[in-house]
Amino acid sequence: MLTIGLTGSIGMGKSTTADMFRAEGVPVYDSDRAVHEIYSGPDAARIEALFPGILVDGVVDRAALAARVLGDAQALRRLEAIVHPLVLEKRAAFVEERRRADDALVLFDIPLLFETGGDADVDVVVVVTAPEEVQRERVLARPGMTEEKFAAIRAKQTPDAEKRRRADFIVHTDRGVDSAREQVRLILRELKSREPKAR
Ligand SMILES: CC(C)(COP(=O)(O)OP(=O)(O)OC[C@H]1O[C@@H](n2cnc3c(N)ncnc32)[C@H](O)[C@@H]1O)[C@@H](O)C(=O)NCCC(=O)NCCS
Ligand SMILES: Nc1ncnc2c1ncn2[C@@H]1O[C@H](COP(=O)(O)OP(=O)(O)OP(=O)(O)O)[C@@H](O)[C@H]1O
Repeated sequence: MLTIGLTGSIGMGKSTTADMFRAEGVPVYDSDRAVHEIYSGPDAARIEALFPGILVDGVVDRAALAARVLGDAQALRRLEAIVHPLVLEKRAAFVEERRRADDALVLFDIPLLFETGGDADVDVVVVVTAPEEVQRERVLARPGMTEEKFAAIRAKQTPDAEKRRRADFIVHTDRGVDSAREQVRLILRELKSREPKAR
């Protein structure tokens, strides 16, 4: 089974591009969704133990959590020490399930692929990218986003230029959805032609 790691900095178009792979029939593991499940499931109590008052109706309040961790490197590390192993556990379960289904190709959508060393665990790395002004415009258009929050997140991420350097494939998302879809199809065509060797 060939594993693709899809990554990219905040607002570069990861989720949109992952949906395109999904539409082409590739099973996708979505690590952001895994985090959402963790924050609303039984392990949310562990986040509450670390940040008392963070639960609202049993679910982690993400805006409050962001305010607690984005300016506090130690707090973020403590949070990641709980969240990342749980995300990996969920991913292992997904891989097991897809192996049993005998899938040839799967994709992991992981914002922090390089930051967590996850690139070593995948066969192929796809990086989504767009010019900085496009990224900024997209991110600042989101409700609740501020210049400060954007800057704090960017500071914690591997720079886009480095991600592109380390990529096997790049998807440019500033040329519209049809272009991105075409890039995704070309990548899949190339990978499917390699597939027998990779198994
Ligand atoms: C900080 C939190 C509360 C902000 O939540 P919010 O809903 O506002 O944003 P969201 O989760 O959609 O993240 C937006 C983007 O921020 C970036 N980001 C998120 N967590 C991190 C992190 N630990 N380090 C660097 N960048 C991050 C990613 O590019 C992500 O796509 C949330 O991201 C979080 O709990 N992060 C810690 C868990 C984690 O590391 N998640 C990353 C995927 S495993
Ligand atoms: N190929 C594309 N063409 C035009 N717009 C795009 C394209 N890909 C993404 N976008 C737009 O860019 C914005 C961010 O996309 P998306 O939510 O997929 O990014 P993301 O990388 O998953 O973000 P985050 O890391 O913050 O979760 C969205 O408004 C989306 O519509």
